[in-house]
Amino acid sequence: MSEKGLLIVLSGPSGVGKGTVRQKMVESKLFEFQYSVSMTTRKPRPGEVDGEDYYFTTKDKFKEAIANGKMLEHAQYVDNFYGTPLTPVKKMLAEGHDVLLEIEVNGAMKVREKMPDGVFIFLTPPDLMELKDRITKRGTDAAAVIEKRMAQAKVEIMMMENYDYAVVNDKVENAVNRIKDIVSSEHVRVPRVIDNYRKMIKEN
Ligand SMILES: Nc1ncnc2c1ncn2[C@@H]1O[C@H](COP(=O)(O)OP(=O)(O)OP(=O)(O)O)[C@@H](O)[C@H]1O
Ligand SMILES: Nc1nc2c(ncn2[C@@H]2O[C@H](COP(=O)(O)O)[C@@H](O)[C@H]2O)c(=O)[nH]1
Repeated sequence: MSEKGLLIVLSGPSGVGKGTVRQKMVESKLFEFQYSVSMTTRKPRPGEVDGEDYYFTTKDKFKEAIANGKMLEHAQYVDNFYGTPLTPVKKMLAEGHDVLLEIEVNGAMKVREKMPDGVFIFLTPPDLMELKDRITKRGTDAAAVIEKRMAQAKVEIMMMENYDYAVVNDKVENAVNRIKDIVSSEHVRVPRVIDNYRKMIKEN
């Protein structure tokens, strides 16, 4: 085991099932990771808890956090701003925890520039009809917002080529198992494992 945790970035179009898959990853007990809670200017959906699902904030406070260098990345998505607070991610990784970011593609590419050692996974729907069906049946967004999210989904899907892995979310359990295989393989990649031996050799 490396002392420094693995950064796992999970992206994919709105409604593909990122949150559902993450929840199942936790329940499965196949993983040990900490979740990076994002900041957003979006209004909370029913049932969403401040500090757990997101840090809900105003546009002014969001801009202030950017100006003060407090964000690892940030992006505008449809009509709102979203971003990853830097300090908790740095701390969790330094403590050796794997950290999961669930973020859209533009933010993910900014993270890739800063933290190229992370593993970048793109969750795909079985097809676009199914994506629209999922986002509609979720019942959280007005028809106009769904249209905007679907338009953005097409742009995002074409950005999949910048990711390390594509995982199809046909059945949630299948997607979780695929992600488990990816994360396990990343843990035994030579650049991660060799660091432990470097340390051991230096100390002896
Ligand atoms: N494999 C699946 N099969 C069928 N329905 C699914 C599957 N995965 C997720 N869903 C459903 O699709 C809807 C959207 O899922 P979820 O909210 O997890 O998506 P998301 O990618 O996190 O969306 P957003 O980015 O907008 O937050 C939910 O109603 C969820 O129950
Ligand atoms: N670049 C970032 N994107 C983020 C972050 N947190 C969430 N997201 C993504 O935004 C869209 C919309 O989310 P929703 O909760 O309004 O449906 C979705 O793709 C999220 O993954 C973030 O910190 N940075």
